[in-house]
Amino acid sequence: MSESLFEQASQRLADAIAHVDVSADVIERLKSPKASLQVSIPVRMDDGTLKVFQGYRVRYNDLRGPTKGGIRFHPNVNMDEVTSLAFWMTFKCAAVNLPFGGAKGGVAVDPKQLSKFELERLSRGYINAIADFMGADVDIPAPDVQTNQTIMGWMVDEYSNIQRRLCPAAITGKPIAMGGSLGRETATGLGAFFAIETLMPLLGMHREQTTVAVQGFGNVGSAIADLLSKAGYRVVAVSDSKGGIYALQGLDVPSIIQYKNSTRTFQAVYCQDTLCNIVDHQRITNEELLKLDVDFLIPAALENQITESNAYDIRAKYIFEIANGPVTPAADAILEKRGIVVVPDILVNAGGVTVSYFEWVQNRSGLYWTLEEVNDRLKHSMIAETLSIWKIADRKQTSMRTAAYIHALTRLSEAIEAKGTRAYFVQ
Ligand SMILES: NC(=O)C1=CN([C@@H]2O[C@H](COP(=O)(O)OP(=O)(O)OC[C@H]3O[C@@H](n4cnc5c(N)ncnc54)[C@H](O)[C@@H]3O)[C@@H](O)[C@H]2O)C=CC1
Ligand SMILES: O=C(O)CCC(=O)C(=O)O
Repeated sequence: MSESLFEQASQRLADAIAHVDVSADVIERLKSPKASLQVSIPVRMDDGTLKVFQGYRVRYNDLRGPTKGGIRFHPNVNMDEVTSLAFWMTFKCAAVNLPFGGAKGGVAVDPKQLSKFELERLSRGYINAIADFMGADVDIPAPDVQTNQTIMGWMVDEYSNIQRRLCPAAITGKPIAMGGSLGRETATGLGAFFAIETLMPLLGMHREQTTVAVQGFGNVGSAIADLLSKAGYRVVAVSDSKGGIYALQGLDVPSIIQYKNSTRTFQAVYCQDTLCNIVDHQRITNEELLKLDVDFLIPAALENQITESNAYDIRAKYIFEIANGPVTPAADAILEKRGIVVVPDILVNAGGVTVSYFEWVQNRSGLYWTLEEVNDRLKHSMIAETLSIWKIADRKQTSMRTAAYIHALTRLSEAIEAKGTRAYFVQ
């Protein structure tokens, strides 16, 4: 029987344990989620019928602070996936030193099949169902795959209605007009850009000579492709769920973004997949994109894209994981043997949750920052944590992934030990 996604995720912890002096109690504490909730969400459809959707929220661990993590709308969402994503959030928040634990949520739905009003009713219904499980000091949702500012706006409004007071700090990634932070929408891409730029001199790479392929052209994939191409990297391929495009001389990324935006039929809510309609470049499949001979491969779509079945075909020199969990542990082992360096998700994509933290701080203090302040703080944090993880990998002679887990585990262990034995009985 094949391993579940959560079994694969847990393997990362097992790999790191060998390198850190943590007590058996700490390991035991991190093996399973604190709480998992599955809810049925009844939604009145536009044609008058009633449909019930399955929703999930997992609070994995809150020993470093309230739990934090996005909400995903996708047909394949299930408890195993949400638990894995919540596990990764726990280690991500610790890896970049945010005072948060990890959580994740989702609804099994194809949002592109819903009208805008149906989507709003589903979003509000989800919050209604999990309202007792969340809150600014408890669990703070945010956007993830196929959710965005507009949806977070509906959700925070619903939560505030239930509480009968404004609760902006209960959800991040909101519209600016509702207390959202400047810079949150581009933060995941920008954080990844800072991590890459920090590593460039250490890897002996130069922007103009670096070719890049990006899988996934949503919020984060389009942002990183844009940032890298504007900085002089040669972005030669991008793709979305319908397929990709390739041009050896480099793609005109801003034009692709403009094209994609102008052809979205439902612009304010989510992107439609449109890359396949661009005809000026060679069309490739997603499988072909992953196997391109490039310097940097950036998976920015979904988990389990690079597995033992295609790891031998990967020709990129470095993989920067912006998606959560795009490389399986079995693929990791093959890539490592082949000398391909993987820079892990819990570092590379931490920019989003970092600016979510800034949004939560701004909501709680009532003092709002300029875009420059947000981006400067993000840059400072991404550079510092990237260098720390690089140094751990060098000192302990481990992969960057194991180093990131060692870094996070050390902080989690300190929090668990600091709480004393009560943590084992009352959490
Ligand atoms: N939105 C955020 O702030 C953060 C997102 N992430 C992760 O980044 C990844 C992407 O998230 P978003 O950009 O927010 O989602 P999104 O919904 O905006 O975009 C997802 C993109 O992936 C494409 N896609 C889906 N399946 C694909 C496939 N098999 N091959 C190629 N492309 C495919 C879609 O067409 C779309 O372009 C996810 O793994 C998410 O968990 C991580 C940290 C924060
Ligand atoms: O912004 C956040 O709180 C969470 C972002 C997220 O879901 C992720 O980093 O995977």
